[in-house]
Amino acid sequence: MRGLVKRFGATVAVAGLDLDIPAGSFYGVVGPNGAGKTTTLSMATGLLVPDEGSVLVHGVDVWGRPRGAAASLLGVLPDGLRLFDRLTGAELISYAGMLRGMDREVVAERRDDLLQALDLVGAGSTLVADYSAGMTKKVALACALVHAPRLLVLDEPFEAVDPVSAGAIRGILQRFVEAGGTVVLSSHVMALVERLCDHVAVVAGGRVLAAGTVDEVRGGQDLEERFVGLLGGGLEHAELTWLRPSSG
Ligand SMILES: Nc1ncnc2c1ncn2[C@@H]1O[C@H](COP(=O)(O)OP(=O)(O)OP(=O)(O)O)[C@@H](O)[C@H]1O
Repeated sequence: MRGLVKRFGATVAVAGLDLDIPAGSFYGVVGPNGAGKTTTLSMATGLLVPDEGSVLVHGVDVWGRPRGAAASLLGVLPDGLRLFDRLTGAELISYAGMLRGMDREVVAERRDDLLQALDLVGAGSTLVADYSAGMTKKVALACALVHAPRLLVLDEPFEAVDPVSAGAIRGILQRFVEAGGTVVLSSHVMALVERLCDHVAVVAGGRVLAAGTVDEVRGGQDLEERFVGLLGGGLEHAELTWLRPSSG
């Protein structure tokens, strides 16, 4: 990513962001609320037009012509996803595969594998509208995986997901990276990023504050200490004096 900028009215969500993500890395993107992570990942994956800047995925310009040339390389789990929720989970995964131009039988095979791997077999024939938050996240992840992309970009993939399913997803992603794939994920859970990722970028105010291997960025501290050191301060002193049941 080079020089990415996105403004929403007077708000500068992303303020000239540069980031190199090595192919084959497991890359974590962390940052406080409103840092610009979702906006950046949306621009990086062709979902949101940048005001300025460029993005290359394996050498393919995401915003160049023809539009969509990078799409087959990418599997995306967007934040705040809007899915076609009048489809069942199984139908939605099939639909995602068919959209990618995949063969019907291959789609059916992978759909069944994904439902199994993500513990959604029992929910395969339930409408996505009736899914819980975690089930919705998992079916959206299945849609991002079905065409076997080279790069996965996942916005908070573990949010709302139960520990057993989270373990299954971690396993899927680790095996994907071992097999040469690249994963970029955003998360607020530093322990998870430390455990899973080999690289991390700390984003704040629409810029990269620190980026590199996890060891480089944490510099001998744990990642959470480093994160709070880079960004913290202020909040711990805020006191809600009225929020004392005994004072009423
Ligand atoms: N569609 C939009 N319209 C207006 N402002 C927006 C829009 N999307 C994002 N913003 C603003 O851009 C800034 C960055 O938001 P973004 O969602 O990228 O942050 P984030 O790092 O993903 O935050 P979080 O960790 O809370 O998910 C925020 O100030 C947000 O209010």
